[in-house]
Amino acid sequence: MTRRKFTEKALISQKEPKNAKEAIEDEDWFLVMQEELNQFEWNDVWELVPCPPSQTIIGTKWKLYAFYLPILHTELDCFQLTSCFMESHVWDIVRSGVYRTARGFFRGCFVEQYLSDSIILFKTKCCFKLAELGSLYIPSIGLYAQRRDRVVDIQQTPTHKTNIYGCIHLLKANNMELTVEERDRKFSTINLQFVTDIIYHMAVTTYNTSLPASERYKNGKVQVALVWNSRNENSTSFAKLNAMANYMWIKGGPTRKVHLIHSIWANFQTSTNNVIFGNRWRHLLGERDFWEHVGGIDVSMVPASFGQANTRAFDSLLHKLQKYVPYGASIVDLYAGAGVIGLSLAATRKCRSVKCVEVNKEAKHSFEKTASRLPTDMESRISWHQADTSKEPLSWLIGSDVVVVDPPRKGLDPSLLNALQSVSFMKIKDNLPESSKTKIKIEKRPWILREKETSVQSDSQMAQNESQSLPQTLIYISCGWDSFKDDCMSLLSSKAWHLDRAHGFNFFLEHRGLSLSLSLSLSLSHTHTHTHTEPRAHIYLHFCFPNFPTISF
Ligand SMILES: C[S@@+](CC[C@H](N)C(=O)[O-])C[C@H]1O[C@@H](n2cnc3c(N)ncnc32)[C@H](O)[C@@H]1O
Repeated sequence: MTRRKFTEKALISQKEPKNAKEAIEDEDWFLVMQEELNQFEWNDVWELVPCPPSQTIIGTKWKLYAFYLPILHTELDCFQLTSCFMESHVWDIVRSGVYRTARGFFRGCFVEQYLSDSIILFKTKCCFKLAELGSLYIPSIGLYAQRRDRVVDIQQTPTHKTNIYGCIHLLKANNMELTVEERDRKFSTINLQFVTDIIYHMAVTTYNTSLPASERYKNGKVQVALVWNSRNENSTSFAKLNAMANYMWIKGGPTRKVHLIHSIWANFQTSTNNVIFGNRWRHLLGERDFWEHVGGIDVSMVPASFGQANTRAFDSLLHKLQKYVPYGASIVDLYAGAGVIGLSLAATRKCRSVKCVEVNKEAKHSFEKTASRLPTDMESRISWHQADTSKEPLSWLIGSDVVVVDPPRKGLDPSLLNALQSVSFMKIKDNLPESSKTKIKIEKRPWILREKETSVQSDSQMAQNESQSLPQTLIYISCGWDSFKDDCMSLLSSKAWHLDRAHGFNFFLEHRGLSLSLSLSLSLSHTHTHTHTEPRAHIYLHFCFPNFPTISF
C-alpha cells in the first residue's frame, strides 16, 4: 500500500501556488482545488506530517502548497484523519465543503445569519453501530469500509479511545472461546453485496460526574447490544448468546478492577434487509437505565430507542434551540424518540405543555424515566404519544405555539408538510379542519383510542383543556440535507413561512462513506405575522452527507 506524506499545512492543486491566507480567502481557487481532489484515486493512505510548503510530493502533476489542514480521503480512510482530529485539531466546520453548500443554499433563501459550532469530533461521538466480519480467529470489528465489503477494525485506529476498545477485545476473545459461528450471526444484504456480519451497538455514557469532564468520554461505561440471528430467546443458539454475555460481564463487569460494561442487551433480528435492529429486545445484564446529561436534564436511554450519536454536539444544539422558544410556550415535539428535546424545553423554558409524538413504542420507557427526574417545581404538562405523525398531523399542530420536527433522513412526511403549509393560513376556531375538530370531541375511533392507551401524560385533561392556538414557530432539526432542502423549499414557496436563521453543528464524521454531519438552525416565521423585531420561528437542522467525497478546510 502506498503511503504518502501529507502535511498539516498542505493543499494540493494544479493551479498556482498560494499561501495559506490567500488560498482561504480565494473561494474560487479553493473550489477548483476541491474538484481536482475528487479526481484522485483514493487507494492510498495519507499521513499527516509536517511538510514544507510548496514541496512537490505527488509526482509532477500535483503540488503541495501551504495551507491550513489537508483534504484527504482514503480507503482506510478517515481513521488517519480522525486520529489527527481526535488528538489535536478542532475541526473547523466553516471551511468545509458542506458548510459552503449550506451557506450558498441559505443565502439563496436570504438567510444571512448562518452560524456554526466547531467541535473536537471523535472525542464526543458516543454511539456506534459496529459490524464484525472476517474469520472466527481473525475477526474485524468496526465500521464498514466505504464500499461496505469489509470492516475497518476500530482497534487498529487511535480514534475511538474509549472503553469500547476494551469491549471489542472481550468480544474477540469471547468469539474464539465460545466458537460463535457464522450461523449464529445476523445476515445482512448491504449495498447489494451479500456479507455475513454480526452487529453490535455500543454507547458510552459521559454521565459520571465524579470523573473530570475530560475523562468522562474515555472512561464512560459501555452499553452493549448484541444483535442475534434468531427470532427470540427460545432459539437453540440463545444459550450461546447468554454465555457470550456472561463472559463479557465476568471479564468487564462491576467485579473487575477495570469496569468497562454498563449493561448488556440482546436484540433478535432474522431479517435480511438493511434494518439493523429487530423488534424484539431483551435486557440481559447490568443496569437497565443508562443515563446521560444533555440540554440541562438527565436523560435515560435504552438501545431500542433512538439516541443521538454525539452527546456534546446534541447538548450544544439543545442549548441553542432553547433560546428560540418563548417561556411558557406550548410545544409539540414530532419524531420525538424518547422526547429528549421536548423534555429539555419543558424544564428550561417552563413550557405550558409539551407533547412528544413518536412511532416507536420502545421509546416510551426512556421518556417515563427521563420525566421522572425532571425538576419537581416544573409546571409543564408533559405527554408522550405513540403515534405516526403522518396520520392526522393537524391534530398535533393545533394547540401548540412551537412545533419541533426531527425527522429521519428521508425528511418530513408529505402529509405533515402539507399541514405545516396550510396551518399558517388558518384562522383558529373558525376554520379548524374536521380532522382536528374531532380531536377536541370525545374520541370514539378504536384505532385512535388504542394509540392513546400507549400515551403517557402527566395531566389526563390535557387534550381537552389545551388552548387552540396555532403554531408560530417551527424548529426543524435535520440529518438529511437533500430532504431538508426540499422540505425547506416547499415551506418557503408556500409563502407561509419566512426563514431567517441557520446554525450548523458537527455531529459526526464517520467512516461510512466519510459521511459528514452538521446541524443548522434556521428560523422560520409566518410571513404575515413577521414583526422584524424578533424572529418568530426557527428551524434547526442537523444534516449529513453520506458518501461525501472530500472534506475540505
Ligand atoms: C432522527 S430521530 C429523532 C429522535 C429524537 N428527536 C431525539 O433527538 O432523540 C427520528 C425519530 O422519528 C421516529 N419516526 C420515524 N417516522 C415516524 C413517524 N411517521 N411518526 C412518528 N415518529 C417517527 C423514529 O422512530 C425516530 O425515533
